Amino acid sequence: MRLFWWSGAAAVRTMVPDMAGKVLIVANPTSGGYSAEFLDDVRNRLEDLGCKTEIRLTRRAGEIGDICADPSLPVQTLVVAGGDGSVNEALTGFQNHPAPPQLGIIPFGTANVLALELGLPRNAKAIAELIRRGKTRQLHYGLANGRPFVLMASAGFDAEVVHAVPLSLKRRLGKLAYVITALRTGFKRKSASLKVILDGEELTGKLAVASNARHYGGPFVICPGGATDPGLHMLVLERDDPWSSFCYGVALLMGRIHKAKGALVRPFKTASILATGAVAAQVDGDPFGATPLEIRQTDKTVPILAP
Ligand SMILES: Nc1ncnc2c1ncn2[C@@H]1O[C@H](COP(=O)(O)OP(=O)(O)OP(=O)(O)O)[C@@H](O)[C@H]1O
Repeated sequence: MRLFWWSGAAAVRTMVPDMAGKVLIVANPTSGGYSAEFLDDVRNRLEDLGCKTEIRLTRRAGEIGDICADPSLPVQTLVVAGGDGSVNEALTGFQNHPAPPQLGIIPFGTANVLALELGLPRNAKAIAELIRRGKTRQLHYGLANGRPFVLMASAGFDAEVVHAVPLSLKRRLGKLAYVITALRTGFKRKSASLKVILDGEELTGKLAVASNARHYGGPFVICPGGATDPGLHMLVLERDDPWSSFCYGVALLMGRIHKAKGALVRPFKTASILATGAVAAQVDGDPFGATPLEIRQTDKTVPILAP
């Protein structure tokens, strides 16, 4: 298999000066479900379809962002092979790019909710054809303390679970690791109240999820709209004791979270999530420090390859 090790954004200019119009696959080999054979299969199919394709493996967190932030990145199509956290890194990098290349996704990752949201194919043949076809939609995103999120930014119990889930358990059990960690932490945690200010209106709750996508945590619909539609929605849950969390979980599985008692879903443009102490926060399924969170919609979009 032909693989290229990547060593920083500056190296793009010196190593591959003539990549315009070509496909660069940046792969996170630590993402859940990563398969070198699968990547090679996609690359071979792309080459068969006439696309000059290069694969680069990241060696550290942050590298995808560095590559995508390079304004002279000489590619027309950049494909992230990884999960939602890897795609988030690409968007973070593109923030500083005057004209980002079109973004593709080879869905690895533990959950990959964005792939589900966009209806992306999972087999190598269909992925290669999608990249070759070059049909794009505009991917919208929100900003949490200046950091882009394409799925959600949240504070409260779900973020605590994201912070607490051990990587080894995540790799071994996938999504089940989150359920086990939620059960482990749910009974012993100390609940904290949040003040959520939505376009000037003050609300209180225990968990607040600012969502850019329709789906949350898997194929579970949390709000209308979607990642390729403009606009954000806020879900605020009034309670987070174990029984209430269980009930909200069931409501989520049934696609009825917006109707659950003590739950509110509302569109917004700007929001603050505040707490007296520091409450754990997360962005697109990765830990993101703690409150306060300042969240806002942005008009910027990134062209994303989608069916
Ligand atoms: N070579 C690397 N070594 C360690 N971490 C990396 C490397 N490359 C990328 N990362 C980081 O790994 C994090 C998680 O990766 P990713 O989201 O692709 O997989 P995942 O966590 O299994 O999937 P998901 O987010 O869909 O649950 C990303 O936020 C990224 O910053």
